Amino acid sequence: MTIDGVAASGKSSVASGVARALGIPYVSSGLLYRAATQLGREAGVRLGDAAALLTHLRARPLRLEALPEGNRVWQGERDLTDELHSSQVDAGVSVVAALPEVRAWVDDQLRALPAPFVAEGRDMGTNVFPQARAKFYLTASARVRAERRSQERPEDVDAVEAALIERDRRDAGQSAPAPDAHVIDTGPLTLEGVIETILQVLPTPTA
Ligand SMILES: Nc1ncnc2c1ncn2[C@@H]1O[C@H](COP(=O)(O)OP(=O)(O)O)[C@@H](O)[C@H]1O
Ligand SMILES: Nc1ccn([C@@H]2O[C@H](COP(=O)(O)OP(=O)(O)O)[C@@H](O)[C@H]2O)c(=O)n1
Repeated sequence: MTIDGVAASGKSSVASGVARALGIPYVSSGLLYRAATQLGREAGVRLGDAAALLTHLRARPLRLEALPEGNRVWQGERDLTDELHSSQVDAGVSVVAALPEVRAWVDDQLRALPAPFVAEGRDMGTNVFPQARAKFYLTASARVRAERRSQERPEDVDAVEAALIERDRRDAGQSAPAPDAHVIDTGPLTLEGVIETILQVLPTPTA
């Protein structure tokens, strides 16, 4: 199954909760886009230069570890995860994610994972796993999302809101809900409420 949605709509927290309830892993596609961005920044590669970025990424492959409490990204023995949620990565990631070559690099890694799992991101239900048996799309107002995300960033809520709106705009090309996705406004719900809503909608395996 797939959970897509706009920035900071609750995708990874909800995917983690749903996956745990189902006893399967979840995978966070955004972490791979974030890792590509961070490694490109570190190497001094211009973020719009797909050829240079891909050469760099292919030289030392990444591993996405689908831990139930939170996915992690490794490059060899180095755990990159904690560096990936900075405002600097937030600001650069949409440029990297707009590159078709990078999207193919992410999609290949996701499609190689052993099913079943919950996949979360922007285009899981539309492009990567269009055959998924259940699809969800999370939304919430920019203000609500900024209030949540500002707990996780040093910037104030207005700056976080402006950055989220800008990132949504840049990501719009790959962020439309699948026609068969259940759209959930997480604004009025608790995290547990969103997870419960999804579990109630899920088809039983025999349905
Ligand atoms: N009702 C809710 N639904 C989803 N997330 C919520 C909710 N209330 C608070 N949150 C919090 O919002 C924050 C952003 O969620 P996260 O899972 O990181 O979103 P995303 O993966 O879409 O960026 C997390 O701290 C999460 O716990
Ligand atoms: N399936 C996906 C997932 C993420 N992304 C890109 O990766 C960025 C980070 O995704 P994320 O899911 O970690 O971001 P948040 O919604 O958690 O803030 C997004 O802003 C998109 O640019 C994408 O293009 N397609």
